Amino acid sequence: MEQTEVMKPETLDDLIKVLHKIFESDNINVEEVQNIMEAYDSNPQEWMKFAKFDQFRYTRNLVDEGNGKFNLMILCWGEGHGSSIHDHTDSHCFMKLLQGQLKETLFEWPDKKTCNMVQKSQRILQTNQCAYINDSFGLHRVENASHTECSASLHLYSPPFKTCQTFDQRTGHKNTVKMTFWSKFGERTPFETTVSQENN
Ligand SMILES: N[C@@H](CS(=O)O)C(=O)O
Ligand SMILES: [Fe+2]
Repeated sequence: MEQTEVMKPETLDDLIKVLHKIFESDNINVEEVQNIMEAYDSNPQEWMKFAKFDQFRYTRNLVDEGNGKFNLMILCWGEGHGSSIHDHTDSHCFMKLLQGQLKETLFEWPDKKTCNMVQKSQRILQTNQCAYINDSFGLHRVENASHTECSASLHLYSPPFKTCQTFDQRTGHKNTVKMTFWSKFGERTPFETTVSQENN
């Protein structure tokens, strides 16, 4: 697919509009999406309303549902917060730094026989940079290694997904986990009250 022009989104709303347009098509040009997300200059005033931090772990805050084609969310990383090693459920994953830095460590899929987890590479993502990963690249762990500054990142997943697999670095054993939103469209997600059938 040809990319006709590289345009610079002036605001987060502008970026969302452009993303909607791009994802109307069924063929996604990864480089085009990456370039456009990178071209947006992060302005905290535009995304602050979505950025909700938790004391203990990173939060996932839904910003836009992309007409069912993608999920756009802001992840908020407190000092020292990190993800487990995980996959991306056969989706495209774009990750743009809005604030601070994040350390991304790539791993091979665990060896089928030995279950060993092999680290492939590591890099520090800087503010405004946009990284890309899918399952063919392997697995990753993302961490805010800073003990003094928090980080925020804008993630686009296409198609959207609700579960992923996490991996134990020592044993290579995997678990399927549900992925939840701390907030949606700027509103704190209500706690799930699981009412058992038997009790009612
Ligand atoms: N893929 C992770 C965040 S990251 O560590 O890339 C998530 O959506 O929660
Ligand atoms: Fe990830």
